[in-house]
Amino acid sequence: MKSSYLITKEEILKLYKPIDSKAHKGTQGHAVIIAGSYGKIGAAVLASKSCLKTGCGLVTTFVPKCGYQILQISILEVMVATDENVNFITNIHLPLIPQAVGFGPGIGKELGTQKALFEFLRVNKAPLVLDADALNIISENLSWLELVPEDTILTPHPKELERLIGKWNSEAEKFQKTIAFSEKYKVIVVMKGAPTFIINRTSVYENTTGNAALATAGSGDTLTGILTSLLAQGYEPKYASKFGVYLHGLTADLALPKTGYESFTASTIIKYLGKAFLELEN
Ligand SMILES: NC(=O)C1=CN([C@@H]2O[C@H](COP(=O)(O)OP(=O)(O)OC[C@H]3O[C@@H](n4cnc5c(N)ncnc54)[C@H](OP(=O)(O)O)[C@@H]3O)[C@@H](O)[C@H]2O)[C@@H](O)CC1
Ligand SMILES: Nc1ncnc2c1ncn2[C@@H]1O[C@H](COP(=O)(O)OP(=O)(O)O)[C@@H](O)[C@H]1O
Ligand SMILES: [Mg+2]
Repeated sequence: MKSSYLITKEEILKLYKPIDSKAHKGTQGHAVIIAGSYGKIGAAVLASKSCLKTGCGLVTTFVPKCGYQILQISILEVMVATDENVNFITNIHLPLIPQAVGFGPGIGKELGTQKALFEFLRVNKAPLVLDADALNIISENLSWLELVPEDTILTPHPKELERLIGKWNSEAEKFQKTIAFSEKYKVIVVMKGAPTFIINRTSVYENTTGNAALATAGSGDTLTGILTSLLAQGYEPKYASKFGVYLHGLTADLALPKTGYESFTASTIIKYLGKAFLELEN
Protein backbone atom coordinates (compact mmCIF):
# COMPACT_ATOMS: atom_id res chain seq x y z
CA MET A 1 0.00 0.00 0.00
CA LYS A 2 1.13 3.54 -0.70
CA SER A 3 2.55 5.28 2.38
CA SER A 4 0.36 7.99 3.83
CA TYR A 5 0.85 11.32 5.55
CA LEU A 6 -0.62 11.72 9.04
CA ILE A 7 -3.16 14.46 9.69
CA THR A 8 -1.87 15.74 13.03
CA LYS A 9 -2.66 18.75 15.20
CA GLU A 10 0.55 20.36 13.93
CA GLU A 11 -0.67 20.05 10.34
CA ILE A 12 -4.10 21.42 11.22
CA LEU A 13 -2.66 24.44 13.04
CA LYS A 14 -0.86 25.39 9.82
CA LEU A 15 -4.14 25.68 7.91
CA TYR A 16 -6.56 26.87 10.65
CA LYS A 17 -7.74 30.46 10.05
CA PRO A 18 -9.11 31.85 13.35
CA ILE A 19 -12.00 34.27 12.92
CA ASP A 20 -11.11 37.92 12.38
CA SER A 21 -12.36 40.35 15.04
CA LYS A 22 -14.09 42.41 12.30
CA ALA A 23 -15.93 39.39 10.89
CA HIS A 24 -19.70 39.46 10.42
CA LYS A 25 -22.09 36.81 9.24
CA GLY A 26 -21.73 38.02 5.66
CA THR A 27 -17.98 37.39 5.67
CA GLN A 28 -18.25 33.91 7.19
CA GLY A 29 -19.87 32.21 4.22
CA HIS A 30 -23.39 31.11 3.32
CA ALA A 31 -23.67 27.33 3.09
CA VAL A 32 -26.49 25.30 1.60
CA ILE A 33 -27.37 21.80 2.79
CA ILE A 34 -29.56 19.77 0.44
CA ALA A 35 -30.75 16.76 2.42
CA GLY A 36 -33.58 14.67 3.80
CA SER A 37 -36.68 12.79 2.73
CA TYR A 38 -39.74 11.48 4.59
CA GLY A 39 -38.42 9.63 7.67
CA LYS A 40 -34.87 10.94 7.19
CA ILE A 41 -35.22 14.63 7.95
CA GLY A 42 -32.96 13.98 10.94
CA ALA A 43 -30.07 13.68 8.50
CA ALA A 44 -30.81 17.23 7.27
CA VAL A 45 -31.03 18.55 10.83
CA LEU A 46 -27.73 16.95 11.85
CA ALA A 47 -25.88 18.19 8.77
CA SER A 48 -27.31 21.72 9.14
CA LYS A 49 -26.54 22.03 12.86
CA SER A 50 -22.99 20.83 12.45
CA CYS A 51 -22.55 23.20 9.51
CA LEU A 52 -23.64 26.16 11.61
CA LYS A 53 -21.55 25.10 14.61
CA THR A 54 -18.39 24.84 12.49
CA GLY A 55 -18.48 28.58 12.01
CA CYS A 56 -20.13 29.56 8.76
CA GLY A 57 -22.18 32.75 8.90
CA LEU A 58 -25.44 31.60 7.33
CA VAL A 59 -26.95 28.21 6.55
CA THR A 60 -29.90 27.55 4.27
CA THR A 61 -31.26 24.01 4.15
CA PHE A 62 -33.24 22.68 1.20
CA VAL A 63 -35.65 19.85 2.09
CA PRO A 64 -38.87 18.31 0.79
CA LYS A 65 -41.98 20.00 2.24
CA CYS A 66 -42.32 17.41 5.03
CA GLY A 67 -39.08 18.75 6.51
CA TYR A 68 -40.14 22.37 6.82
CA GLN A 69 -41.51 22.48 10.36
CA ILE A 70 -39.03 19.95 11.69
CA LEU A 71 -36.11 22.11 10.54
CA GLN A 72 -37.62 25.41 11.65
CA ILE A 73 -38.43 24.07 15.11
CA SER A 74 -35.24 22.13 15.69
CA ILE A 75 -32.78 24.82 14.54
CA LEU A 76 -33.86 28.43 14.93
CA GLU A 77 -30.73 29.83 13.25
CA VAL A 78 -31.06 27.92 9.98
CA MET A 79 -33.15 29.20 7.05
CA VAL A 80 -35.23 26.67 5.16
CA ALA A 81 -36.22 26.40 1.51
CA THR A 82 -38.52 23.63 0.35
CA ASP A 83 -39.12 21.51 -2.71
CA GLU A 84 -42.64 21.47 -4.18
CA ASN A 85 -42.82 17.74 -3.38
CA VAL A 86 -43.88 16.63 0.09
CA ASN A 87 -41.76 13.52 0.66
CA PHE A 88 -38.60 13.77 -1.41
CA ILE A 89 -36.58 16.27 -3.42
CA THR A 90 -37.58 16.71 -7.08
CA ASN A 91 -36.57 20.21 -8.20
CA ILE A 92 -33.90 22.31 -6.54
CA HIS A 93 -34.40 26.07 -6.62
CA LEU A 94 -32.23 28.02 -4.22
CA PRO A 95 -33.08 31.56 -3.11
CA LEU A 96 -29.37 32.51 -3.07
CA ILE A 97 -25.98 31.85 -4.60
CA PRO A 98 -24.23 29.65 -2.02
CA GLN A 99 -20.54 29.70 -1.16
CA ALA A 100 -20.67 25.91 -0.70
CA VAL A 101 -23.17 23.08 -0.94
CA GLY A 102 -23.44 19.78 0.95
CA PHE A 103 -25.68 17.34 -0.92
CA GLY A 104 -26.97 13.90 -0.07
CA PRO A 105 -27.68 12.88 3.54
CA GLY A 106 -31.01 11.11 3.73
CA ILE A 107 -32.27 12.13 0.26
CA GLY A 108 -33.16 8.61 -0.93
CA LYS A 109 -32.95 7.43 -4.53
CA GLU A 110 -36.38 8.24 -6.00
CA LEU A 111 -36.28 8.88 -9.76
CA GLY A 112 -37.36 12.49 -9.19
CA THR A 113 -34.46 12.98 -6.77
CA GLN A 114 -32.04 11.52 -9.30
CA LYS A 115 -33.23 14.01 -11.92
CA ALA A 116 -33.00 16.88 -9.44
CA LEU A 117 -29.41 15.91 -8.60
CA PHE A 118 -28.48 15.80 -12.29
CA GLU A 119 -30.06 19.23 -12.98
CA PHE A 120 -28.30 20.66 -9.93
CA LEU A 121 -24.91 19.30 -11.02
CA ARG A 122 -25.44 20.81 -14.48
CA VAL A 123 -25.82 24.35 -13.12
CA ASN A 124 -23.89 24.36 -9.84
CA LYS A 125 -20.59 26.23 -9.65
CA ALA A 126 -20.17 26.29 -5.84
CA PRO A 127 -17.64 24.11 -3.99
CA LEU A 128 -19.41 20.87 -3.25
CA VAL A 129 -19.56 17.94 -0.79
CA LEU A 130 -21.35 14.81 -2.02
CA ASP A 131 -22.45 12.21 0.53
CA ALA A 132 -24.73 9.24 1.13
CA ASP A 133 -27.54 8.84 -1.44
CA ALA A 134 -26.02 11.49 -3.73
CA LEU A 135 -23.07 9.08 -4.00
CA ASN A 136 -25.36 6.08 -4.41
CA ILE A 137 -27.15 7.81 -7.30
CA ILE A 138 -23.86 8.86 -8.89
CA SER A 139 -22.51 5.29 -8.60
CA GLU A 140 -25.06 4.35 -11.25
CA ASN A 141 -24.26 7.44 -13.36
CA LEU A 142 -20.50 7.96 -13.04
CA SER A 143 -20.34 10.33 -16.04
CA TRP A 144 -22.19 12.91 -13.92
CA LEU A 145 -18.92 13.41 -12.04
CA GLU A 146 -17.64 15.20 -15.15
CA LEU A 147 -20.09 17.99 -14.21
CA VAL A 148 -18.83 18.65 -10.68
CA PRO A 149 -16.32 21.38 -9.76
CA GLU A 150 -12.72 20.23 -9.60
CA ASP A 151 -11.82 19.07 -6.06
CA THR A 152 -15.40 18.26 -5.10
CA ILE A 153 -15.26 16.29 -1.83
CA LEU A 154 -16.86 12.81 -1.83
CA THR A 155 -17.42 11.19 1.59
CA PRO A 156 -18.23 7.49 1.09
CA HIS A 157 -18.38 4.92 3.88
CA PRO A 158 -17.02 1.51 2.80
CA LYS A 159 -20.27 0.33 1.18
CA GLU A 160 -20.74 3.60 -0.70
CA LEU A 161 -17.09 3.41 -1.81
CA GLU A 162 -17.68 -0.11 -3.14
CA ARG A 163 -20.68 1.16 -5.11
CA LEU A 164 -18.48 3.90 -6.61
CA ILE A 165 -15.29 1.99 -7.44
CA GLY A 166 -16.41 -1.66 -7.43
CA LYS A 167 -15.27 -4.51 -5.17
CA TRP A 168 -11.65 -4.86 -4.08
CA ASN A 169 -9.71 -7.98 -3.09
CA SER A 170 -7.20 -6.38 -0.71
CA GLU A 171 -6.58 -3.12 1.14
CA ALA A 172 -3.87 -2.28 -1.39
CA GLU A 173 -6.33 -2.69 -4.24
CA LYS A 174 -8.89 -0.51 -2.46
CA PHE A 175 -6.34 2.30 -2.27
CA GLN A 176 -5.18 1.78 -5.87
CA LYS A 177 -8.75 1.95 -7.16
CA THR A 178 -9.62 5.00 -5.07
CA ILE A 179 -6.48 6.83 -6.22
CA ALA A 180 -7.34 6.04 -9.85
CA PHE A 181 -10.90 7.28 -9.24
CA SER A 182 -9.67 10.52 -7.63
CA GLU A 183 -7.33 11.13 -10.57
CA LYS A 184 -9.90 10.30 -13.23
CA TYR A 185 -12.66 12.52 -11.88
CA LYS A 186 -10.42 15.16 -10.22
CA VAL A 187 -12.21 14.75 -6.90
CA ILE A 188 -11.09 14.36 -3.28
CA VAL A 189 -12.27 11.10 -1.71
CA VAL A 190 -12.76 11.01 2.06
CA MET A 191 -12.63 7.23 2.64
CA LYS A 192 -14.55 7.08 5.90
CA GLY A 193 -13.64 4.32 8.33
CA ALA A 194 -11.45 3.56 11.32
CA PRO A 195 -9.30 5.46 10.60
CA THR A 196 -10.48 7.74 7.81
CA PHE A 197 -8.14 8.30 4.87
CA ILE A 198 -8.27 11.20 2.43
CA ILE A 199 -7.28 10.44 -1.13
CA ASN A 200 -6.34 13.47 -3.21
CA ARG A 201 -5.05 12.14 -6.54
CA THR A 202 -1.93 10.13 -5.60
CA SER A 203 -1.59 11.64 -2.11
CA VAL A 204 -2.97 9.66 0.83
CA TYR A 205 -3.61 11.27 4.23
CA GLU A 206 -4.50 9.32 7.38
CA ASN A 207 -6.55 10.96 10.13
CA THR A 208 -5.27 10.64 13.69
CA THR A 209 -8.44 11.51 15.63
CA GLY A 210 -11.67 9.61 16.26
CA ASN A 211 -12.72 6.39 17.93
CA ALA A 212 -15.46 3.77 17.87
CA ALA A 213 -17.93 6.12 19.59
CA LEU A 214 -18.44 7.51 16.07
CA ALA A 215 -20.03 4.20 15.04
CA THR A 216 -23.50 5.67 15.45
CA ALA A 217 -26.36 6.83 13.19
CA GLY A 218 -25.89 10.24 11.65
CA SER A 219 -22.20 10.45 12.40
CA GLY A 220 -21.41 10.86 8.69
CA ASP A 221 -24.25 13.34 8.19
CA THR A 222 -22.54 15.65 10.69
CA LEU A 223 -19.23 15.29 8.82
CA THR A 224 -20.98 16.53 5.67
CA GLY A 225 -22.15 19.64 7.55
CA ILE A 226 -18.67 20.29 8.96
CA LEU A 227 -16.98 20.00 5.56
CA THR A 228 -19.58 22.18 3.85
CA SER A 229 -19.13 24.85 6.52
CA LEU A 230 -15.36 24.94 6.03
CA LEU A 231 -15.75 25.22 2.24
CA ALA A 232 -18.26 28.07 2.68
CA GLN A 233 -15.73 29.88 4.88
CA GLY A 234 -13.24 29.78 2.04
CA TYR A 235 -11.04 26.83 2.99
CA GLU A 236 -9.75 25.17 -0.16
CA PRO A 237 -11.18 21.64 -0.53
CA LYS A 238 -7.78 20.02 0.10
CA TYR A 239 -7.57 21.83 3.46
CA ALA A 240 -11.29 21.62 4.34
CA SER A 241 -11.22 17.83 3.93
CA LYS A 242 -8.29 17.39 6.35
CA PHE A 243 -9.54 19.96 8.86
CA GLY A 244 -13.09 18.56 8.75
CA VAL A 245 -12.20 14.92 9.41
CA TYR A 246 -9.74 15.97 12.13
CA LEU A 247 -12.35 18.11 13.96
CA HIS A 248 -15.05 15.44 13.58
CA GLY A 249 -12.80 12.79 15.15
CA LEU A 250 -11.58 15.17 17.84
CA THR A 251 -15.13 15.69 19.12
CA ALA A 252 -15.29 11.95 19.86
CA ASP A 253 -11.88 11.91 21.55
CA LEU A 254 -12.85 14.83 23.78
CA ALA A 255 -16.33 13.51 24.58
CA LEU A 256 -15.43 9.88 25.26
CA PRO A 257 -14.29 10.31 28.90
CA LYS A 258 -17.65 11.99 29.64
CA THR A 259 -20.08 9.94 27.56
CA GLY A 260 -18.50 6.52 27.18
CA TYR A 261 -18.87 4.76 23.84
CA GLU A 262 -22.47 3.73 24.26
CA SER A 263 -24.23 7.02 24.97
CA PHE A 264 -22.27 9.01 22.38
CA THR A 265 -24.57 10.05 19.50
CA ALA A 266 -24.26 12.24 16.42
CA SER A 267 -25.69 15.09 18.51
CA THR A 268 -22.68 14.68 20.83
CA ILE A 269 -20.41 15.44 17.85
CA ILE A 270 -22.26 18.72 17.39
CA LYS A 271 -22.16 19.48 21.12
CA TYR A 272 -18.37 19.02 21.24
CA LEU A 273 -17.48 21.03 18.12
CA GLY A 274 -16.78 24.12 20.22
CA LYS A 275 -14.45 22.19 22.52
CA ALA A 276 -12.69 20.75 19.47
CA PHE A 277 -11.95 24.27 18.15
CA LEU A 278 -10.76 25.35 21.61
CA GLU A 279 -8.48 22.31 21.84
CA LEU A 280 -6.61 23.63 18.78
CA GLU A 281 -5.56 26.65 20.80
CA ASN A 282 -4.17 24.57 23.72
N1 LIG B 1 -31.48 10.27 11.29
C1 LIG B 1 -31.44 10.11 9.97
O1 LIG B 1 -32.22 10.70 9.23
C2 LIG B 1 -30.38 9.24 9.39
C3 LIG B 1 -30.29 9.09 8.02
N2 LIG B 1 -29.32 8.38 7.42
C4 LIG B 1 -29.32 8.31 5.96
O2 LIG B 1 -29.83 7.07 5.59
C5 LIG B 1 -29.41 6.74 4.29
C6 LIG B 1 -28.88 5.35 4.27
O3 LIG B 1 -27.59 5.32 4.83
P1 LIG B 1 -26.82 4.05 5.28
O4 LIG B 1 -25.41 4.46 5.29
O5 LIG B 1 -27.36 3.55 6.57
O6 LIG B 1 -27.16 2.96 4.18
P2 LIG B 1 -26.26 2.19 3.13
O7 LIG B 1 -25.63 3.11 2.16
O8 LIG B 1 -27.02 1.08 2.55
O9 LIG B 1 -25.07 1.61 4.02
C7 LIG B 1 -25.32 0.66 5.05
C8 LIG B 1 -24.41 -0.49 4.87
O10 LIG B 1 -23.08 -0.05 4.56
C9 LIG B 1 -22.12 -0.85 5.20
N3 LIG B 1 -21.28 -0.02 6.03
C10 LIG B 1 -21.54 1.22 6.49
N4 LIG B 1 -20.52 1.68 7.23
C11 LIG B 1 -19.59 0.70 7.22
C12 LIG B 1 -18.31 0.58 7.80
N5 LIG B 1 -17.79 1.58 8.52
N6 LIG B 1 -17.62 -0.55 7.58
C13 LIG B 1 -18.15 -1.54 6.84
N7 LIG B 1 -19.38 -1.47 6.25
C14 LIG B 1 -20.07 -0.37 6.45
C15 LIG B 1 -22.91 -1.87 6.02
O11 LIG B 1 -22.98 -3.01 5.21
P3 LIG B 1 -22.93 -4.50 5.86
O12 LIG B 1 -21.65 -4.53 6.66
O13 LIG B 1 -24.15 -4.58 6.70
O14 LIG B 1 -22.91 -5.37 4.68
C16 LIG B 1 -24.28 -1.26 6.15
O15 LIG B 1 -25.32 -2.22 6.23
C17 LIG B 1 -28.36 7.80 3.90
O16 LIG B 1 -28.97 8.76 3.08
C18 LIG B 1 -28.00 8.41 5.23
O17 LIG B 1 -27.55 9.75 5.10
C19 LIG B 1 -28.30 7.72 8.21
O18 LIG B 1 -27.23 8.64 8.24
C20 LIG B 1 -28.77 7.38 9.61
C21 LIG B 1 -29.44 8.54 10.30
N1 LIG C 1 -14.91 2.56 14.76
C1 LIG C 1 -14.79 3.80 14.26
N2 LIG C 1 -13.67 4.54 14.52
C2 LIG C 1 -13.54 5.78 14.03
N3 LIG C 1 -14.47 6.39 13.26
C3 LIG C 1 -15.58 5.72 12.97
C4 LIG C 1 -15.82 4.40 13.46
N4 LIG C 1 -17.04 4.00 13.01
C5 LIG C 1 -17.55 5.01 12.27
N5 LIG C 1 -16.69 6.05 12.26
C6 LIG C 1 -16.87 7.33 11.55
O1 LIG C 1 -18.24 7.70 11.63
C7 LIG C 1 -18.71 8.19 10.38
C8 LIG C 1 -19.82 7.28 9.86
O2 LIG C 1 -20.33 7.77 8.66
P1 LIG C 1 -21.59 7.12 7.95
O3 LIG C 1 -21.43 5.65 7.88
O4 LIG C 1 -21.80 7.86 6.69
O5 LIG C 1 -22.76 7.45 9.00
P2 LIG C 1 -24.26 7.97 8.75
O6 LIG C 1 -24.61 7.72 7.32
O7 LIG C 1 -25.09 7.16 9.71
O8 LIG C 1 -24.30 9.41 9.08
C9 LIG C 1 -17.49 8.25 9.48
O9 LIG C 1 -16.88 9.53 9.58
C10 LIG C 1 -16.57 7.17 10.07
O10 LIG C 1 -15.20 7.41 9.82
MG1 LIG D 1 -23.56 8.31 5.69
